[in-house]
This record gives sequence, structure tokens and C-alpha cells, in this order.
Amino acid sequence: SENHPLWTEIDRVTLEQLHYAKLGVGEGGWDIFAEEGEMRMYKREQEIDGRVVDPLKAVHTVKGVTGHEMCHYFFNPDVRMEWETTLEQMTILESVSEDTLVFLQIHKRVWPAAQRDALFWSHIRSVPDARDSDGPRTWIVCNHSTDHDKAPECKNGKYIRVDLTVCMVCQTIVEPPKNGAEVTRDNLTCKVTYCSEINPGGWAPAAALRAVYKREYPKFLKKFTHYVYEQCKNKPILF
Ligand SMILES: CC(C)(C)c1cc(CCc2ccccn2)cc(-c2ccc(S(=O)(=O)CCO)cc2)c1
Repeated sequence: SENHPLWTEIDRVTLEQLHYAKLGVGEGGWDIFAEEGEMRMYKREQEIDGRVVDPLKAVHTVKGVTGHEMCHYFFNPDVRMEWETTLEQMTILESVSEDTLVFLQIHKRVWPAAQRDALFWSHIRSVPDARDSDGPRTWIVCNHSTDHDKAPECKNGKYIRVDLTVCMVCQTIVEPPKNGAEVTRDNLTCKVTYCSEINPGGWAPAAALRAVYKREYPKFLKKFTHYVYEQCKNKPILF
């Protein structure tokens, strides 16, 4: 897919998001708004022309799965409706390649905002790291809004189009078992960093939107990571 017109942007945005995900939340005005077990969610309050665009960064530690498995289920369109509760409809407009798809998603209405849709490319890749002796430990899925000639113009459509950039960066940590035994899921830990910037588009009351984000995002990430754990627990490990 290197010669696809979107490829340059896909490569640039994916690497930018990888770098951004790796930045800590120590500096840059992040404040924590949810903490449940190993999951911590941070936001920065940011408005762009009167719209709440609060960047979000979540970190989570999930035992028993690999980064490849976590990113595979996040990318895979076949299972999205099973964990993505904000979705009403999902269409693949283009399969750019094995690792890159263009989605049109219609999300459920989030009161009091009008209903929205999202048009974005989604790209999955492993991140080579010289230190990883036996295979890549870090995987990333990046979702970034795009235009597409197969999508309805949001003007005559009945949905407001959101503008989003999202990344799911997952790193596998293997704690080697004693006396050279085979690695089992008990030896696996997945470090998850989920970043999102959603410009809801159109008008939505800031306070109500922030209340929605505060309630919905923790639910979203908890449901997704729990779903992956359940899907993987009785399957062979996908490193
Ligand atoms: C309620 C809330 C959780 C904030 C929410 C509201 C809306 C609907 C659009 C929207 C945004 C703002 C206000 C009203 N509606 C979309 C999303 C959303 C979009 C995309 C992704 S993804 O990570 O790319 C996985 C693929 O779906 C995750 C979540 C979340």
C-alpha cells in the first residue's frame, strides 16, 4: 500500500501518534479524571473555536494478553460491534491493504448532542525495536479522519461529522518463566496507551459534553480491554 495516495499521511500520522503516546503525562497540563484499578485516564481541557476537543490519554495494564492481540481486536472490523457500544452502524469504504481500512461509522446519538458520524482510515503496524530479541513487542493502531469520495458529503447527510485522531499503542512485557519453561499467559503483561482527540463538530454544550466524556470513556476502555482478555484467554498466544 506504499503507493496509495493516503500512504504518506498514514505513515506520518501513525509515527506522530506513536511518539505522542510515549510522552508521559507528567508535563503538559494533563489532569487525571478517572482511575479504576490499573486504568488511569487523563485529559487536557482544550476548546477549538468554542468546541470541546479535550485531548484524552489513558494508560492501562492488562495481564494475560499481548500487544499484538490487543491491537488486532481493536483494528479488526469483524468484532467491533461486540465491544464498541457507541456504534450504530459501521461500513468499510475501502480496503487499502491488509493493515489499512477506511471506515464510515455512524455513532449512537449522545444526548444532548445531535447524532454524529466518523469517516477515518485505520492502520495497524508493529513497531520494530532493536532490543526485542524475539519479535516486536509494541503494536499500534491509528485512526485518523479523512475524506473519501465514497462517503456521503456531511452537508446533505443527516449526521454531523466528527474529526478524530485516535491511537492504541500496546507493548508486550514477558516475564520469563522459571527454569526455561514455556511462556504462558500468566507471564504476559500488556501496557496499553490509548490517546484520542475528537472534535465533535457542530455545536454541543461544553459542560454536557465533558460529562459524557467523563462517563463514557472509562466504560469504553474497560469494556474493550476486558473483551480482548476474554477472547484470548483460551487461545494460543499471538505474539
Ligand atoms: C461518547 C464518546 C465516548 C465520547 C464518544 C462519542 C462518539 C460519537 C461522536 C460524538 C462525539 C462527541 C459528542 C457526541 N458525539 C464517538 C466516540 C468514539 C469514536 C471513535 C473511537 S475509536 O477509538 O476510533 C474506535 C472505533 O470506533 C472511539 C470512540 C466516542
